[in-house]
Amino acid sequence: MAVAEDGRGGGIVIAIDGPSGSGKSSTSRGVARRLGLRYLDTGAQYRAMTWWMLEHGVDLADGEAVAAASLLPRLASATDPDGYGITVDGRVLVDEIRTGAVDAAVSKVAGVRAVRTRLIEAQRECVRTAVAEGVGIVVEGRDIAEVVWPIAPVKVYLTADQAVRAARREAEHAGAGRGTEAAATLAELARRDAEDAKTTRPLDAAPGAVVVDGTHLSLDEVVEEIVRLAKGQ
Ligand SMILES: Nc1ncnc2c1ncn2[C@@H]1O[C@H](COP(=O)(O)OP(=O)(O)OP(=O)(O)O)[C@@H](O)[C@H]1O
Ligand SMILES: Nc1ccn([C@H]2C[C@H](O)[C@@H](COP(=O)(O)O)O2)c(=O)n1
Repeated sequence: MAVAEDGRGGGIVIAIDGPSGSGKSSTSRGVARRLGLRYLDTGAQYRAMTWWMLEHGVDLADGEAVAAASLLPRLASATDPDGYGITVDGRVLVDEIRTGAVDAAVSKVAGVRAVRTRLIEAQRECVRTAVAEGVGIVVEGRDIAEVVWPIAPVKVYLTADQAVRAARREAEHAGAGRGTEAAATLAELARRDAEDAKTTRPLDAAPGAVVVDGTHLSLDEVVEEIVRLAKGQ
């Protein structure tokens, strides 16, 4: 299945996976806007779950406690690429899920089987709805093409050199007035990729995925490349 020349989705599912900071969120939103598709940020769900656990004092070293607690928060993901966000127990979270504390803890929470089971089911339900409604959706994360929706007709593994990813992240932080040491940003990125690799395969392309290396491409060029793939060109 490919989207039509006029860009309308017709229920297409585009899976975008890749390592930390490779541009998945910015690219996925861009592709969804261009093609009139919905957008699902699965990383935001793992982050929201982690935020909730930290807020409620769950002992993250205790896998059974994390598994039990993972049933409690009410999570709802917005899928508008211009109004994205996640609601937890009625509270919309934006900056709260992008803190250093959440960055430091999210891989551990995402490594708990019960957490993944719950969130993967929610992700599949979101995709099912978009397909049934004939809209289509771009879903980004670490395991979308391999686990969440292996029948996605368009699978992309988006990567970029680690140093470039770190420099882009650094520029983003500086722009937001919270500059850090470049070396620390690089180390944090490498740490999270290594931690995530214990649960998913962020450093490898899934079978059937097209590798898009954005190291030397602008954001617009990456979006264009994926739109072209979605149109079967
Ligand atoms: N091709 C590109 N050229 C220049 N900057 C880019 C490009 N792609 C993404 N960026 C920038 O890199 C930073 C990281 O991008 P983004 O947040 O989309 O990555 P991500 O893969 O979703 O990250 P994470 O896994 O940590 O959620 C952002 O500041 C974004 O604007
Ligand atoms: N499908 C997914 C998406 C995300 N994760 C984990 C791994 C990341 O460290 C964390 C946050 O994701 P990000 O916002 O950085 O994309 O969530 C996962 O295991 N599976």
